[in-house]
Amino acid sequence: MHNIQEELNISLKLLKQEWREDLDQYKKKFLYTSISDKKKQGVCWYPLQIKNTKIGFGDRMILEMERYDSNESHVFQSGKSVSVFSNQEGYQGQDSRVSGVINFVRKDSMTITLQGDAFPEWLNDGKIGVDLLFDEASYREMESTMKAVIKADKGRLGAIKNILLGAQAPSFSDRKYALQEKLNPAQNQALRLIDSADDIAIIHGPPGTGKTTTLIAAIKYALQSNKQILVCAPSNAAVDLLVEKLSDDGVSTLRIGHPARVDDKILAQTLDAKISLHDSYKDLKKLRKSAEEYRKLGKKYKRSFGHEERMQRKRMLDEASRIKDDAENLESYIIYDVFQSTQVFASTLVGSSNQALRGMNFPLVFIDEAGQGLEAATWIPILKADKVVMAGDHCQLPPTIKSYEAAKAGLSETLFEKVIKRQHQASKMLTIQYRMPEKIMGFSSKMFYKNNLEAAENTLSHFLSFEEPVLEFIDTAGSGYLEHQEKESLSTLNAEEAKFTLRHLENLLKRVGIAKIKTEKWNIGLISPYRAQVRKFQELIFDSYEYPNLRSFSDLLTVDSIDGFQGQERDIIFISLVRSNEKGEIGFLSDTRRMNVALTRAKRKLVVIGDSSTLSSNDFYNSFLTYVEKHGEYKSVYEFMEE
Ligand SMILES: Nc1ncnc2c1ncn2[C@@H]1O[C@H](COP(=O)(O)OP(=O)(O)OP(=O)(O)O)[C@@H](O)[C@H]1O
Repeated sequence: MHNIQEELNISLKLLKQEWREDLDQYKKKFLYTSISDKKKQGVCWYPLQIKNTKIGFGDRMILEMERYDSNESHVFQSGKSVSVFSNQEGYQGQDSRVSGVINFVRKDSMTITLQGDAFPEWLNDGKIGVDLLFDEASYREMESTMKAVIKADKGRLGAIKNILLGAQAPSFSDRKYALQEKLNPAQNQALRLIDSADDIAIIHGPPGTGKTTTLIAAIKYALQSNKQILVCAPSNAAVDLLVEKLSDDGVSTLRIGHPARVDDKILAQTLDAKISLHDSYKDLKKLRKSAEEYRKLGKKYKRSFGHEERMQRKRMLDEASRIKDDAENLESYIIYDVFQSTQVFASTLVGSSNQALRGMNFPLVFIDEAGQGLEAATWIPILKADKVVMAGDHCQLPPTIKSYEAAKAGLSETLFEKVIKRQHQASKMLTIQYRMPEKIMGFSSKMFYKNNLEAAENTLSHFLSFEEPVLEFIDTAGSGYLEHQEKESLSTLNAEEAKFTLRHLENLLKRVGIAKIKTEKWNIGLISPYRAQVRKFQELIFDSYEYPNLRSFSDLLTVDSIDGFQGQERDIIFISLVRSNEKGEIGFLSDTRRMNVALTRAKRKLVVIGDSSTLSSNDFYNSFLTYVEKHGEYKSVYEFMEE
């Protein structure tokens, strides 16, 4: 048997290597770099115009701003940590910086939630800028978690560690299980396995086989005998999806995490929102206001004052501090009350270390999309668990890793993969999928799942109309749509391909009928592996008026990179592959697990657009093109030149 302590020590070493690499890459972009160079790299906006300041949920300070010079593209993304600074004379120190998190960013405008409890006074003096911050907190949390796991030898964590890493067998107890009507036999077996497991259970399976569906059913089932459960996933998008599904099913769910990183649809499930909707919130506001008034009255007495004024000042400030204590007590009570009525706490893996959950332990922790989580991050919620349930697919998105060497040395192997390999009896595989028509499913099934995937009967009705083929590849070879690299982000884009893709999508919508699509609420996903291309799409649709039909679909249309789509599905999916060069370089399109995610999101129609002469240098894409020729519609862009 291998030594698990040694293995964990190596994992910690690789994590530190990754941390160093990530920090080095950040420093190269930031330290000793002038504002103008940072602007060129797309990591700084300066100067800015403050368009609006307002107070949001949970009394958080929201800042809306716009940049003046908009020619350069940028790499800001929602959810990233940033720092707002003043470049006024005498203001350049750390005191003139405030951190925040991006809620929302477009080509020239950005909305940020600031930290702290008052807008800085220098905000309206001009010369304001914003730049990206390095997220060190996640690494620190992962490091301390790995150390805790290494140290654990007794207690629950000691046992779970030995079981997950294969040094000890998991145990199962026979329990009476009530068959779930809505689940198929394999899904029921998975649920039964979860129910009978004392330590660990795993659901794994290809796209659309109902891992998330089964997980939601298992969570509801487990809530019959457990008061509170923790549910996690590696990405904010995946957590939001779970929260949405659980809330729709009437489960009282609390979304832990910064509201700026949470999808608008589920803002009401955040702690900030639940506090402000609580019956006692009005009283809390009154107390805070009154404390502030007393504080201001006390502060009115300046420097030279006599005994009586001093006493008066003291009384005011004492009163302010007493009321502030009352407010804090009331807030603690409200939080306690919200926690008491919560059945499911939901957060990202790293987010489960949030202060709000400190000291809490859960009989059950569920982790969805576990194949995407770094091992160190996956241990974070497990530290709080008596029993762990993971769902995922090791043929879909792997964890994002910056250090090639660390990845190669083993950092890319997830805890999910380790448990599947080492504890066969703890996992159940699902193979019937309900999302894709057979023609869309077939390629993924062949390349990744040894043709074991089956399309359920419901997929026979998954199409837009009899005339519309469900699978299409449009070849841009010879069209002159060439890629280029965005100099700021080094991401690749293909502007002509982007325009063609949008025209083609608009024409499809018109063909099928815009009214019909809206009535049916068929949703659309526009995906590109490259962030620069995603930004290009957003710019063309939302900042120009060239595609009015697409703009009118903003409720039904999502534009994102592949990572943003993991775990999700759409009726119509368009994928723009971007790469088109003479050398046949396909860069990270060669990450076939990532491409597997993109190719398996569509319910009714999948359109892939790319340059066959560049792609065919790679076996995977060669097979894909051959597959489409046989099972779908293979077209050249020339056929649409008039569109
Ligand atoms: N037993 C079932 N009967 C009918 N529909 C089902 C069943 N199980 C799952 N589905 C449907 O199949 C689709 C895919 O399910 P789900 O998202 O849970 O799959 P998944 O395995 O988590 O997918 P991915 O790997 O892409 O994350 C959903 O539309 C879901 O409602």
